[in-house]
Amino acid sequence: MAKAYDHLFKLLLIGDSGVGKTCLIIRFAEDNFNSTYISTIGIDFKIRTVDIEGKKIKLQVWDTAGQERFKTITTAYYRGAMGIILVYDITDEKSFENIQNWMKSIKENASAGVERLLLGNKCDMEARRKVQWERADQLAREHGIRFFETSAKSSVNVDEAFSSLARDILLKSGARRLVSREMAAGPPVPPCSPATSGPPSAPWAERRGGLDLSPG
Ligand SMILES: Nc1nc2c(ncn2[C@@H]2O[C@H](COP(=O)(O)OP(=O)(O)OP(=O)(O)O)[C@@H](O)[C@H]2O)c(=O)[nH]1
Repeated sequence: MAKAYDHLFKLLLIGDSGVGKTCLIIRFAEDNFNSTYISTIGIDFKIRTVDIEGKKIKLQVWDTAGQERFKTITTAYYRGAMGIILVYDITDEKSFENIQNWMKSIKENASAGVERLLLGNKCDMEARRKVQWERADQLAREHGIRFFETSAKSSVNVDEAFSSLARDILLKSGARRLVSREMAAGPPVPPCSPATSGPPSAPWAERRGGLDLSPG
């Protein structure tokens, strides 16, 4: 039977409570939106497979609770993520200011080299905008990451954001594999020498054959 996907990427959404993390994931995975607000308890995930550069990429998207009281549980999941999406609400200044703290949290808890993406959600609410596009664009540039304004409600830039992150991870993992292959080739090994285990895999190396629901 043909394999259902070529790569499995684990993504994680973080950001203040109420910025729309759950809604973004539901829009992406189920193309749906619900305006009833039910705050996430701890952690949850959804799956969608997308086609990128001719490859089938299965995205396991983890939703974290923005509330401080769940921090210990949610930060345990950072380490296993290959991509982290930082979300703020364009109508909520504080949620944008807190992006710096979420960045710090990534530095402290995630794997080095994890791909990051900044999203300013609720861009359908232009009349209530508090955070100008240029400010967020500047912040993203300072951190060397991509930035999109999105609306989970009006379905603006949601697919584009997830796909761009998946593409960046795919390109990076391709480059990494190329380098590892060159390193593995290394100096010539005398015949009959014991086999070596080769270079260690990345901390977030994909695991095939079913879901791995552990934090890392
Ligand atoms: N207008 C508008 N409202 C949105 C959008 N995305 C989410 N919301 C609303 O914002 C509220 C919070 O959305 P959630 O997705 O639950 O927020 P969250 O970031 O997951 O919150 P926590 O689970 O507490 O961390 C809900 O009432 C949503 O309907 C959007 O793009 N536009």
